[in-house]
Amino acid sequence: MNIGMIGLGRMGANMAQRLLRGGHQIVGFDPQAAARKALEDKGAGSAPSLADLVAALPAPRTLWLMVPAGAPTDASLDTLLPLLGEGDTVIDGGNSFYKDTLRRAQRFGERGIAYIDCGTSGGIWGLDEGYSLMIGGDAAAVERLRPVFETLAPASDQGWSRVGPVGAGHFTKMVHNGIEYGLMQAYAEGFSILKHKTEFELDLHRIAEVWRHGSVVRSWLLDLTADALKKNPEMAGIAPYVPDSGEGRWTVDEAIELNVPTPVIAQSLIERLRSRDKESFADKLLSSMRNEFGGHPIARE
Ligand SMILES: O=C(O)[C@H](O)[C@@H](O)[C@H](O)[C@H](O)COP(=O)(O)O
Repeated sequence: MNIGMIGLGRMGANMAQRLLRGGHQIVGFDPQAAARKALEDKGAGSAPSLADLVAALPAPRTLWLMVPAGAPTDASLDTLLPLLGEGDTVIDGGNSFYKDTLRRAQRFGERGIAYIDCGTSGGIWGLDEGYSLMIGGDAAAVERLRPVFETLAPASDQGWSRVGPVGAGHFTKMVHNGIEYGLMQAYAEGFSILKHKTEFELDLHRIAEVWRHGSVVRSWLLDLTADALKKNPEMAGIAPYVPDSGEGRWTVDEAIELNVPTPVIAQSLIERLRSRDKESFADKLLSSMRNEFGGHPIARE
């Protein structure tokens, strides 16, 4: 199929490349000339603007966005909307909030443009291993894109599905990432306990390898944890600061809205926030309160 790929960062460039390998025709757009050139070197076409990209595609056009969630996605869509027409399809493969997706789908739907949300997991490994695709949107529009999804998904062809109407893809990806937060936190805490049992001189990488083979807690995240422990057993040079891109907090917000108790996911999000608070005012105040009511000593800086 002919696909216009918008956003040629780590994800978009690799997905374009996987589609090329699968025999699709790709034209890419990215504001960075170097990113466009890198894709051209792989055998794709490129366009210096969204208008040129749209003009380069045969109608009905298929445009795949891999742009950071939020304002950058809205900016791309605002530019695209007047350039597209009835029968065209837009797929947002980024980590957009599903309520933004519902709003955007409405706008595009009013112009007869199919809007599909595709939660995309797999990170930098997806190029060779394939991506897990959680797709929302009109069933016929999704079916038309079957060859694209089959190419992007792992060879097993089990890694993609239309999970529901528009919005359902990003909603599913949001929950996937909430689970990711909880799993990551559990591994990190477990290895931290092992690390603190200094008298046993435990080799954390070795233990990760043992767990990877046959244990109940084996997983791809554990495979990656083992790699990280092998490369840098002491986590030297790494600041204890964990960013987040929004999916975890949206999961928790949604759980609250639905009255679903999610203590593990919620706490793993809070731990990320805590990792950034090196000068915790709350902890200083706690220590002061203990001193006020009990005369307990305060540890001074
Ligand atoms: O499934 C995936 O491939 C990942 O989840 C991917 O989407 C990305 O690495 C996270 O969005 C990072 O999320 P945080 O920045 O919130 O940790």
